[in-house]
Amino acid sequence: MLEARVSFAYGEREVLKNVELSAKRGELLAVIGPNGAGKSTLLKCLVGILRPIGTVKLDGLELTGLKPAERARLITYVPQSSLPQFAFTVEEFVEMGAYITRGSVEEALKRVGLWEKRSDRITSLSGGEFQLALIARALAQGSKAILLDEPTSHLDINHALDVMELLNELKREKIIIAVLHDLNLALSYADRVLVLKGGKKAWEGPSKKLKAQIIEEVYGIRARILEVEGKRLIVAWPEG
Ligand SMILES: Nc1ncnc2c1ncn2[C@@H]1O[C@H](COP(=O)(O)OP(=O)(O)OP(=O)(O)O)[C@@H](O)[C@H]1O
Repeated sequence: MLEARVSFAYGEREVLKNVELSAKRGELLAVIGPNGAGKSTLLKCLVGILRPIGTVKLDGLELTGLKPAERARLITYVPQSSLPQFAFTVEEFVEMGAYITRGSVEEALKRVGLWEKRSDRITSLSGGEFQLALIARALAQGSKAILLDEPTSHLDINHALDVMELLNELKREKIIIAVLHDLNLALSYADRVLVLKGGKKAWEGPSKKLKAQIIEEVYGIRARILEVEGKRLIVAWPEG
């Protein structure tokens, strides 16, 4: 279980105001909200890239006092994807994460379906494959929690679904939190949703209970939620 309550300011500018969250194994938590709401900052505070005021506990252990290296063994951050510029092989790229063993690299590459491509240049991967390589690198670290920042943002629907299916499997053994811009993916895959607006928690709860009214208020749009074949889908229009 990851439990946190954090506030954070960049200099004078307060961007997270006492945001509380909890995430447990078996449930995928999606963090959604408009641009600038503080989603990436929240993930960075949880993993320790930024130092928040407050508390971040993983299975009861307070993480805020730990050294970055100790913390990295417990909780891993998958940043927003940007294609790498250096011509490492896929396998070398996954090995570059900290605290990994050869065995864990092989297992991680097999898990995400990139083992056959392990000797290919990382620069030759598609955006979707590169995202999977980033997830493999996080998996190879063997941490308890993986936090992903917009893991589907550059992907077509097919590859986005591949990534979400993978997260759906991984949630059984790890705590998974993902910042998602695609509200339909969030509604389809997340068990719980945390909605941020202006650095504050606007709503949190089971994705099944997220109402169109919350989406309207937070994003300043008109929205309806439809049900199609058991899935909930958001349709949106500009306000006015
Ligand atoms: N390094 C920084 N220095 C100062 N302000 C920053 C910095 N990084 C982010 N901010 C500001 O903090 C606020 C929250 O940014 P953050 O990137 O966490 O939002 P976000 O919800 O992830 O946005 P997006 O959906 O656009 O990625 C924004 O107003 C942003 O301009």
